[in-house]
Amino acid sequence: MAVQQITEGGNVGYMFPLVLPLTTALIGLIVFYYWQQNKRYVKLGNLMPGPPTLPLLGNAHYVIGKSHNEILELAVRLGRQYENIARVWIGPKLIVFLTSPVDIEIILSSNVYIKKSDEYRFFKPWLGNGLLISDGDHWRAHRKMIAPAFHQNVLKSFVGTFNSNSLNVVKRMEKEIGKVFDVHDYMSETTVDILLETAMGHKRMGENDDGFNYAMAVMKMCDILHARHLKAYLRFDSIFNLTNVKKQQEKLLGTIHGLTKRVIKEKKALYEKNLSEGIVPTPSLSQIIADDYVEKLPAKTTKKVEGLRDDLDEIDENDVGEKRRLAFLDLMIELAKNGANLNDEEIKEEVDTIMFEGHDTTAAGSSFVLCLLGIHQNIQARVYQEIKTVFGNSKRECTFADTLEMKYLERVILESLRLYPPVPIIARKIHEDVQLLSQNYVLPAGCTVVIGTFKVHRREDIYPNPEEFNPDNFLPERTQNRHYYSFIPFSAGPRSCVGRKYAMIKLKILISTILRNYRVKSNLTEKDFKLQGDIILKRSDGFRLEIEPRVATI
Ligand code: HEM
Repeated sequence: MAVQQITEGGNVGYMFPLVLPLTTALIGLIVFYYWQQNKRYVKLGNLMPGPPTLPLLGNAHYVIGKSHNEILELAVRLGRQYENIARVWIGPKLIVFLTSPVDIEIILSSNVYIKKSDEYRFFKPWLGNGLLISDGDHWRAHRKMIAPAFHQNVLKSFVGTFNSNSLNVVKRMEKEIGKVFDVHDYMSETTVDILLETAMGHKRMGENDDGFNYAMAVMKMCDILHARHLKAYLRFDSIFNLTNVKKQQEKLLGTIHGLTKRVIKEKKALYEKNLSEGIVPTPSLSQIIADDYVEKLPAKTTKKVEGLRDDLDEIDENDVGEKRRLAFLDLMIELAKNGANLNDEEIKEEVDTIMFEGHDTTAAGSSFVLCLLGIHQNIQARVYQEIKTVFGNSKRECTFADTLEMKYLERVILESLRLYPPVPIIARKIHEDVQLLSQNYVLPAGCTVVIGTFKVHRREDIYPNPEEFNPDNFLPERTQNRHYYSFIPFSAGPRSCVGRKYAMIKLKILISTILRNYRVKSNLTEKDFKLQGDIILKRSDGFRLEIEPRVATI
C-alpha cells in the first residue's frame, strides 16, 4: 500500500522497477562482505596494522581521485605512522608495505617469491616474456643465460661508447649555458643512444634515421606506461583499448619491434655468413667470461672494489673487452647459436627489456645526481677535486681503471640513489603464506607485497639524519655495519638488477665528463623537489639546472 502511495505520488514512481534489483544487489554485497570477512586471507590481513577501512571500499577512498604526488605523500605519511609493516585494502585486494630490512630480506632473497604483481602486465605488449616480467622456469633459464652478457669484461667494451656519448651530450648542452633548463631531457636522450649502441650495436645517425625514430618511440612508450600508472581509468584494459593512447602505443610498438626484429635478422645473417666463411668471433663470449681468461692475458692487477658490496665486485684492470666490440644482441645470437634455448622472439623480448629497464632508471638517476650536486656546491667541489687528481689537466677519455679511482663520485651516486631511488617500490605477488620477522604477522597467500625502497632508505634507525644528502653514508666503515637489505636501489637477491654494474660505470663516466666541462648550479633546495613516484621516481617540477663552463674544458 505504501509503495502504491509513493508511486501514485508521481515523483519517484519511475524508480519503482529499480528498487528490487538495487535491494537485492545491496543485500548481495552485504552477504559477500560478511562472508569475505571470515576468510583466512582477510583475517590475517586485518591483523596487520594499517589505516581504518570502510566496508567494501577498504582504503580505496584514500587513493581515488588523488594525484600521484598526493598518493606518494600519503605513502610517506603511512610509512611514518606504521613502522615496518602497513596493510592497505583496495576493495578486496590486500597490499602490504614492508620497510624493515629483515622482512625485505625474506622476500627478496627468496627463489620462490619471484612473481611480479599484476600491475607489471602493462609492460607485456612491449616486453613480452622478457626478464623483467617473466617468472618460473622461463625467468630462471633466461636469467642464467643472459647474466654472462653483463659480465664485467663485456661491460669494459662499452667504455668507448659511454665516453663518446657523454662528450656528445656535453656539446649539445652548450646551448643551455646561462639558462635554467631541464637536464632530464638530455639525460634521457643520451641514455637511449647509449642503449641503442650497447644493446643492439646500432648507432643513431641523425633525425629521420630509424635509430632516431626508435629512440623517440622508446621515450614515448615510457610516457604511456607512466600514464597508465598515473591515470586510474587507463589501468582498465577494456577502457584503455578504446582510447587514442592505445592506438599511439600500437604505432610506437610497431616502430620499436620493427627495428629490433630487423637488426636481429641482419645480425644473424651476418653471423651465419661469417661462420660459413670460417670467421668465428674472437674472443667468444665464453672465452671472455671464463674464470681464467684474465689470467691468460699479460699480467696486470686484480683487486677487490671497496664501497657498494656486490656479487660482481671482483674486478681486474685489463681492458679485455676492448679486444672485441660487443653488443648484448650479438652475445645473445652467439649464445643461441652455441646451443642456448633462445629463439628470435625471445632475443627480441630481452633486448626490448634491456632498452626499457636501462633507460628511465639511469636517466632519472643521473638527473638526480646532477641536481643534488647543483645544490651542494661543497660536495661538487670535492668530486671535481677527485676528478682533477685522476685526470690532471689532461683531456683524455675516462678509462675503466679511472672509474675505479673515482671513489668519492661513487659515494655521491650511491647517496643519490639512496635518497631518490629511481625504482621507489618493488611489488611481488605472494602465492604462499609468509611469516614475517620484524613483528609476528603472516602475509597471507594471494596478497601483494610492496617493498618500500624509498622509505627503507630514509629510516632514521639506519641512516642518521636520513633526509640529509651525505655521501659519507657510503664510507666503507659505515656500509659494513648496515643490514645488506637496507640499501636496495637495484633490488637485491636472485631477482636484482642485472644492469647495476653497467649503470654504475656509465653514471661515473657520464657525470665525470659533464663535471669536467661544466660547473652545475641550482638555486633550489631538495625541499623544492616535487616528487612524482610511479614506476620511476621523477620530479614533476622538472630537473631544473644551470651550467657554467669550467675554465679548462676537455
Ligand atoms: C640507476 C640505474 C638502475 C636502477 C636504479 C635499476 C633498478 C632495478 C630494479 C630495482 C630492478 C628490480 C625491479 C623489480 O623487481 O621490479 C631492476 C631489474 C632489472 N634491471 Fe635495472 N636498474 C638500473 C639500470 C639498469 C640497466 C642500465 C639495465 C640494462 C642495461 C637494467 C636491466 C635490468 C633488467 C633486465 C632487470 C630485470 C631483472 C630480472 O627480473 O631478472 N637495469 N633494475
